[in-house]
Amino acid sequence: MGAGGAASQRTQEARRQERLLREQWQAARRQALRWDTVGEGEQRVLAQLLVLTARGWRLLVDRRWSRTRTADAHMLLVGPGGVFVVDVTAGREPAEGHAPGLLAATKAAESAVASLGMSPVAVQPVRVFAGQRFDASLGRIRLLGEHEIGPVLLSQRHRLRAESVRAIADHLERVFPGYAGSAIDQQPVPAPEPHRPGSPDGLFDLEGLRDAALEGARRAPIEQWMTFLHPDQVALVRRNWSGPARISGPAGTGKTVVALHRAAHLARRTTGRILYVTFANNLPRVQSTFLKAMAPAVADRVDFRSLHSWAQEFLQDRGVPVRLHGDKAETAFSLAWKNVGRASRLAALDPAPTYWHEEIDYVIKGRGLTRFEEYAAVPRRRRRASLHRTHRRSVWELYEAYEALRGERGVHDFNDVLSLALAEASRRREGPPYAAVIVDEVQDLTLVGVRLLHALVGDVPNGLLLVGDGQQTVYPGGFRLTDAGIDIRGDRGQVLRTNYRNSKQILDAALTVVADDAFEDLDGLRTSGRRDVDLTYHDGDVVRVTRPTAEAHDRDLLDALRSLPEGARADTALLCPSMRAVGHYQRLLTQAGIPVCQLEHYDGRAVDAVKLGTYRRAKGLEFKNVFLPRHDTVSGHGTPAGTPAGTETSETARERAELLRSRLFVAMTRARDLLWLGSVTTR
Ligand SMILES: Nc1ncnc2c1ncn2[C@@H]1O[C@H](COP(=O)(O)OP(=O)(O)OP(=O)(O)O)[C@@H](O)[C@H]1O
Repeated sequence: MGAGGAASQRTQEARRQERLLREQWQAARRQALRWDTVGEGEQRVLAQLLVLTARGWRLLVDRRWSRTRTADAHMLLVGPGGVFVVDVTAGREPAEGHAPGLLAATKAAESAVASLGMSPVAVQPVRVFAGQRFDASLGRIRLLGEHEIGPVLLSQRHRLRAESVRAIADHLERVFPGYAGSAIDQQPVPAPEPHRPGSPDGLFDLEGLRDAALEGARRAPIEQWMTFLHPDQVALVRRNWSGPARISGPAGTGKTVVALHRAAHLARRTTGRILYVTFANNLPRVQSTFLKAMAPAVADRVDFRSLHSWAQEFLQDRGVPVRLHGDKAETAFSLAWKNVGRASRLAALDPAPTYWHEEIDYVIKGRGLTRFEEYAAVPRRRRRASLHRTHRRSVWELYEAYEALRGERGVHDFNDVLSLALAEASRRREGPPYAAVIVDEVQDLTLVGVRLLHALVGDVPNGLLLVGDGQQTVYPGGFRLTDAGIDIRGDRGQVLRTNYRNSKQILDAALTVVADDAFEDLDGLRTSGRRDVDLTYHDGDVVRVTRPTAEAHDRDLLDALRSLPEGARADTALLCPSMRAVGHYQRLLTQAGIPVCQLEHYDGRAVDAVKLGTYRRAKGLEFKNVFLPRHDTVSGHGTPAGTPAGTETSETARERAELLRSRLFVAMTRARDLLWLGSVTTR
């Protein structure tokens, strides 16, 4: 269809909508007149809401808020846009919030729908001001004028299907029965009278309603998980925790989903800001996109940040000078290795300077150690090389040489940024005013990083929530939460066990890779690599392709990508173990005319391009189709990533292979329905 044809069809649809609305409005006006206990303004508001009932909404007026005495609101509205607890007033917009009755009614409604698995993000309090025009928010309450209420509700993104609207409204009707003899009973809007030109519509804005109805229909419905969760997950979202809490669980068990709903829930319950932090740079963009879709009203009070970018900004705001310079710091380490490390006993344990650089990054600086005696005694979690005191002395000398050379150059490394921020946060406890801090993928952080985030909120109730899974550690080293002074007790430590993402075939393939890698989680518990997980049934495929040459392998990969159904690229990722491999596949796909979107630039919105990035960059994400070319070799090391534990000889090589298997496991568990595993074997 040409653009002109589409435009004229839109105009026709708009006219039809307007005619229909006018008829529905007049019928609703007559029905609202029966609500004779209120003034004319309130009747007009009611009439507008009755119009919605002709468009798939259910209106429950004059409820008995049986569960709580303080609850008080005029009506409940349930429709495609969610559940709205509505209060109508003839007054003006209040300067300060004094709506405890409305908030208590909202809480009661949230509790009532929680048993159906509905998240509190889908329940919203609204106060409508008869005879007024405005659109504002006061805390979590949306304040709307008589003109705005209809259009705002109609243009909400659709989150409930017709059958859910029915089921939820029926349930709410049972939980909060109407007073006998309510002035307005739920009944269909009566048949309309023909429109008489020039008849007054009062403040009713037909055009606004018409546009909103069209807008609501045009915008795609939001994902199911943005409204409905398992009732156990909803309970976690709404829980009151007396101090820091932790949610753990294997890959794909809904940890991030719960964390996002909780962020929205906390943002509504407080007037402060919520900080939602991850280690990776790309995840905050994606998570922010999701939150904006599921809880737009509070999205601007949740700061999605990567830890280092947040810490740098925090230091800048506090006037603390930082000179982060990764390359110069790297050069300082190379020199230190040349001057001090290479000839030391460390080279005999592992001649690759990387291992010792990691020792400094993750064990010494990552844990904030400043004295040799501390380092000499520290348990080096997840580090395989057994270091005697003399070895540790050599590492410490290397560390001191590095620090001296770094200092000479006047630069900081990434660990320094976090240590400076921790010192600053501990020194001055004023601001930033976070009501809560949520840390996703907490296992990726260093001990100093976790201490820093803890310092922002301390142990206040509902202040700190740590979300993560030790099995998905993709960086060396590790720590226990108790090392950070965080005490998670009783019901403040929760484990999710149902995998909602991966098909059984995919999860089995992924678990095989790490089956022999028992790991220690952040709570210090040793856990087997092959964990028990409940699966939600859905079908999926693992496709294994083995070819004798890299060229034949890549040809098969391109064929498989080309044969994806129309539109599937938007939900497809190609993941690689190294940046070098990413470069190779970027060129290959581009030459083949397959559009590519680097994971660095992906923000969670659908784009018709294959997402391309490293295994590490894919942390926390998921895709319908995941392609892992040459998944069983890792360029640069020549170390097989898919081989079982124990086949490597040196301790450091075993540790490296284990970490590579963890990364591969993370990459494999990103796949929902299709996992393509490519290999090249010359035999
Ligand atoms: N109650 C639920 N019903 C249906 N799907 C759900 C439910 N909870 C979560 N999901 C879906 O499960 C998938 C995994 O969720 P999520 O990304 O939150 O898991 P995760 O535990 O954070 O995973 P990972 O640790 O692997 O990053 C998502 O597609 C999410 O929409």
